Amino acid sequence: MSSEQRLDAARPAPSSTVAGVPTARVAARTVDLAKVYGRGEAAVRALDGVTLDIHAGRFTAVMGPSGSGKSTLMHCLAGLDDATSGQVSLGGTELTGLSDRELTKLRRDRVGFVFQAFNLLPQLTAQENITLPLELAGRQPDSGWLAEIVTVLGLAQRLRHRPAELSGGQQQRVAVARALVTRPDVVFADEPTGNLDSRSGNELLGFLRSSVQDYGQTIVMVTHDPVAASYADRVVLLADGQLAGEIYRPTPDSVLDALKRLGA
Ligand SMILES: Nc1ncnc2c1ncn2[C@@H]1O[C@H](COP(=O)(O)OP(=O)(O)OP(=O)(O)O)[C@@H](O)[C@H]1O
Repeated sequence: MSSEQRLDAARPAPSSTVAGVPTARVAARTVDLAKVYGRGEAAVRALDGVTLDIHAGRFTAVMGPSGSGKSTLMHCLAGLDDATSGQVSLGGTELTGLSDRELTKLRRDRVGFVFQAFNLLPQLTAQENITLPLELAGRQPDSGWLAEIVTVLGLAQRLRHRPAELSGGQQQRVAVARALVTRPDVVFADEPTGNLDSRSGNELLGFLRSSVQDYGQTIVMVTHDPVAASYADRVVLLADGQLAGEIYRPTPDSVLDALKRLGA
């Protein structure tokens, strides 16, 4: 079987179980994941035996003290970084062992990214930035879907503008539209509100939340902000590269308390 067939054949996601009762489908999974940077005395164990299910159609926030491994976990889940040991799967496809070419294709076709720094191409218009992932994949935009996300994100009147002609909040909404346009298995967001004022930040979190509620999008977001985390369905806590707890239906207060207990 070719590697591309392997990617497709593995698509149906497994289910998670609690005491044998099936719960949400699994969009991504790590099993005993470890990531060590460097060697010998300089080695840093950034992740140390993380076993975690990311539920499909849910909004998961990853939190923990600085250096606890949040970004490393996200990078391993998204196929941006490889595991030192253990397993990582996305939509049922085992990532460990895929070639760079296969990983690039998987990221392009099945993952969306939103970064703190927006990462838009300055010479392209908003519309061109949004459709770039489709262009790179040689896919035609689904015009109905494109129109819907552009409208929901309030970008319809801004499509011909270049990033420098947009506010920070508008630029980040373009980045969210770009992440959603391919209908990815998972959108990974790394501190997506880090460069926004609180009003634009809350607006953006509201859009992320509705993409989960209205379209069944799966989102994994790394954040330091308890208010941002309270938009999620579940907060996963990390400390020293290990799972340190989780909170379902988080509130800013419950998240803050948990972080205080971790010494964050
Ligand atoms: N490329 C790298 N080379 C060496 N060490 C690294 C590298 N990337 C991360 N680390 C180390 O791995 C550990 C986890 O880093 P990571 O960035 O995942 O933490 P984080 O929880 O996202 O931190 P922050 O909240 O400060 O962004 C830290 O000790 C960090 O210094």
